Amino acid sequence: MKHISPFPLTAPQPQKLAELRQSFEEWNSEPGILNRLVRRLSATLKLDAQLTMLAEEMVQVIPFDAFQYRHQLGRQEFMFTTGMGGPHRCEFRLNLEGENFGTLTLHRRKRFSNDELQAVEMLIGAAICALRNACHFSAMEQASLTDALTGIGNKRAMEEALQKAQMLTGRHNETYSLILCDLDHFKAVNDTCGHVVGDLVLKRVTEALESAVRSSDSVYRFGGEEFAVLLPHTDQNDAVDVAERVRSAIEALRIDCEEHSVAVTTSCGVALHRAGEGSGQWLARADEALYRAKDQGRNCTRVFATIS
Ligand SMILES: Nc1nc2c(ncn2[C@@H]2O[C@H](COP(=O)(O)OP(=O)(O)OP(=O)(O)O)[C@@H](O)[C@H]2O)c(=O)[nH]1
Repeated sequence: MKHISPFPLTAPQPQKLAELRQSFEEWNSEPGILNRLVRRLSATLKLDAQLTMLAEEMVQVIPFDAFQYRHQLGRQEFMFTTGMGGPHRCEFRLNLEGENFGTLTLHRRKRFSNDELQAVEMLIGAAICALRNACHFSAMEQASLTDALTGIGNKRAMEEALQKAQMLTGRHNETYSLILCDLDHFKAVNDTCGHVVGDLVLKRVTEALESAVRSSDSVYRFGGEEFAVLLPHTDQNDAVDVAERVRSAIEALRIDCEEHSVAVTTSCGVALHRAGEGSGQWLARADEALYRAKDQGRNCTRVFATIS
């Protein structure tokens, strides 16, 4: 707990109290556009909600055809767009205290006047602190779902994705499969080559995994040497093909370690989501298939359905 020394006691300040009351009444009774914008923005830390509010307030003063915002948030480029472009555009880099918080571009069929450009700057000036906070919040939210070593989704991200997939299968009859991959005898890599090489192997395995799957599939690292791939629109047979592709890609990797190179293999467990089952059950079935793959010699793929 942080403890700071108490503030010195002062006598009541009637004049200051009166000033505060007057300031409050003015603030409350005549919320001009900037006041209203700042108040609205302070009600949320969601970047897309804030940008919607900024666009709503801006369009009343500076009519535009399109409002676009983009910003690199961690590994992802965040894009927000409303409306369709026009030949004239003005672009503003959103900077505060030496840091950039994205680029805002307005498009319009008619040229923007100098007064209008100044007005945009005023609105950005009023909004920038709130936008900065939303960018920081978004980056923190993303970090909490990202594995620090490999940059892919972590266990929490995987659990959220499984729950979402489970809901979609129930509601829209979607077909989802899950592959769990666990590197074989990875402890030996660490013991022989050290943790630095072990870490490098995990990064290279991540790259191989991402290259072996479609962009609509998502890859997670949910344990030390354990990875998961979530495959939408994929039945069990296709998921087995993907698992085998992943397994071969990992087997083909060679990672330099001093005078020799390291090779690793992986065991894979596959489970198709069954209607009505919870994400925990689904994960447990994939894990059971993985356990069988380990038990039956490693460097192979097993499916839950073939077990029971
Ligand atoms: N370098 C590195 N090693 C890790 C990391 N996380 C976990 N490990 C190591 O992964 C190894 C996992 O060992 P085990 O659970 O015994 O599994 P294994 O040796 O792969 O054996 P099987 O899974 O049975 O084939 C341990 O040595 C952990 O220290 C990491 O972030 N970096």
